[in-house]
Amino acid sequence: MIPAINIQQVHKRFGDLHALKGIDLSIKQGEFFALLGPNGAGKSTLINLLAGLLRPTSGQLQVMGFDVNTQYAQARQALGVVPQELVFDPFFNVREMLRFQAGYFGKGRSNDAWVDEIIESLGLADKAHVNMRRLSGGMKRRALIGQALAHKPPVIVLDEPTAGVDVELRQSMWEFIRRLNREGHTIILTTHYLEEAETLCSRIAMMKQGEIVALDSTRNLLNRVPGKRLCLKLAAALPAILLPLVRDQQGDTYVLALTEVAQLESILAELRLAGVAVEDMQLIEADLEDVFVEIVS
Ligand SMILES: Nc1ncnc2c1ncn2[C@@H]1O[C@H](COP(=O)(O)OP(=O)(O)OP(=O)(O)O)[C@@H](O)[C@H]1O
Repeated sequence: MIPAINIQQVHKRFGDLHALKGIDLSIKQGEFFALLGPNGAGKSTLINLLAGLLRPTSGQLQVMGFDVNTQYAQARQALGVVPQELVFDPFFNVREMLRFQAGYFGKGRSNDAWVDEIIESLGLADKAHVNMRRLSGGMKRRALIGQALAHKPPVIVLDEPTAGVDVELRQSMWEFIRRLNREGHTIILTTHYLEEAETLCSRIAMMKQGEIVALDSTRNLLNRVPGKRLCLKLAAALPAILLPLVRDQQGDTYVLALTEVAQLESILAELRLAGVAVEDMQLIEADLEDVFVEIVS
């Protein structure tokens, strides 16, 4: 099966800035994929290249087998992008905007049922006839998610779709996106909410300074950081013998990395020996945030 996305040796320069440094990435049809990285890593640049909004300095990008530069119309037809910025046409109401967008991709009246479904699923029913200009920020974002889906593209890219979105919509939005994924749509997500990537995505690429620094299944990435985290609030300084375990410290609160739960006993024994009282204690599973910090920082 042709990959949903195929990126080969893509470089992008903005003047002296080498924003993407030889990206290779293949995403299978039906994947729920996360693209993670700190601010400025190059995620949006890569997405803009996929959408044909920027041209690569060198290298190739294909969407569903169509080359983004030489077969732009077909590649663009296969892709729905939810942009990070709230850009919209101020003259349409929500329903008109969605129908217009679908029409732009050659979809006629037969697509109207799908437009209605989007409106319903994204909780926009009572805003369908409201002008885009008059929507709140969160509502605009819902409408822009709808806009990306209006022509029912097989590949959907969401560039930080939940920024500024309340918890209720986040849940209903993910429910809808999950359903589209179950129905075979490929989903590519960038987010700064790592727990979203951890629960939703089966594979993750982590980017840093224009390069992919980790590419693996979510499970394998989580296994890279062994064990658990022990969060301790102490009445005095941590004994020196335990310092190698410290992953984070804020004042008198320390986060220690444990490879196995059995270590807990020896840590508590060391604290007792040093006469350091424990004021609070919490044992937490290592999560994607720990992996991210380990790999990206
Ligand atoms: N049009 C442009 N002209 C010049 N530099 C640019 C342009 N677009 C992006 N850059 C630079 O390229 C680098 C990558 O930016 P990009 O927006 O792709 O990062 P990002 O990973 O999406 O970050 P964020 O998480 O903040 O959205 C940054 O240093 C940015 O300043």
